[in-house]
Amino acid sequence: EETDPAAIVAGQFAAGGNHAGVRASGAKGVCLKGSFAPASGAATLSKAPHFAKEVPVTARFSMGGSNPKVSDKVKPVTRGLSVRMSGEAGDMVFVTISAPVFSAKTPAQLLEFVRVRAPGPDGKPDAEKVKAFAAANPETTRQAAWLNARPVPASFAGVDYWAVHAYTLTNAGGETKTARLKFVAADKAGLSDDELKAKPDSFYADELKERLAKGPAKFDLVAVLGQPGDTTSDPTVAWPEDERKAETLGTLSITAIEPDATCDARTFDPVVDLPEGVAGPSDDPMFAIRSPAYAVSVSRRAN
Ligand code: HEM
Repeated sequence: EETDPAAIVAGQFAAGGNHAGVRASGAKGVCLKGSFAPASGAATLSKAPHFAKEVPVTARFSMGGSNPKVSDKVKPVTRGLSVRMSGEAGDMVFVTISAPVFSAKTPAQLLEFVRVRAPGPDGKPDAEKVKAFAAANPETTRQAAWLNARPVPASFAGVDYWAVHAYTLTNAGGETKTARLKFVAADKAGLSDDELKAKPDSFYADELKERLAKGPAKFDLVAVLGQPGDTTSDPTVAWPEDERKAETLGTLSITAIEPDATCDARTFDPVVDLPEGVAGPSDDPMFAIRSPAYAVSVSRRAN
């Protein structure tokens, strides 16, 4: 049976406390602008016009979940980076997170994942239910385990972001390659436990302002190339990146903070907004459903 994207979105809102006027995920965030400059070799992998010449970018950093008051200090929450690269014939959008894996491999599993996290009368989810779900669905624990094994990023610009799904890149000659894409931070930095303790609950927005006053925050967009046997259908499984060839497709420069209204007017849709030369996976059930789910969230936060 097909899982209703609206049911997932309702579950996402409920898990974060049903706040009004915010996103179902990435509720707390900062809107940005910048540019993307392709690397000279990018066109050998993809014919997307965005890999042929520099283009303007609208972007947004965010904290995962629908709670706009979530602390920047929480470890097992993904940081998000959404990127819209403008193009004359259409945009190229990537909506990425600070982990190489997602927390569910099917929409039905994601629905249960968010439902068991609905707060009870005490404002907290039922710990026993969460535990039982994790035990029965071990692949849903990989993302939090990955985040818990690493320090809290010192900055939204201090951590790498993965598009998670396996994309197919097609060049002008019709050659195709399967790749997982990631934005690799030029200035990676994590906080020690003592540094973290000294921080207020919200420090990312101020840190970003100070950083951008000195110069752009940069990320390389890197394509990790797949080999036969690498899964294209399961976003809870990471590829062995260290054993794979990687190509840099270009450099994202975040230059300034942009009014929230620029990012709130529409959604970053990673499914619909892709040019020829870059395609999402057809066999990953988590990919296509993102488009209707994001649309439900937009309609709800606009009301
Ligand atoms: C690899 C998988 C996924 C990644 C990396 C991801 C990442 C993100 C990020 C970073 C945002 C914040 C967007 C912004 O700044 O505007 C977001 C928003 C959202 N995500 Fe996902 N997501 C994934 C899969 C899904 C799935 C499968 C669903 C539901 C079926 C979903 C539902 C949503 C919704 C409803 C929003 C709010 C959109 C809006 O209001 O504009 N996501 N996601």
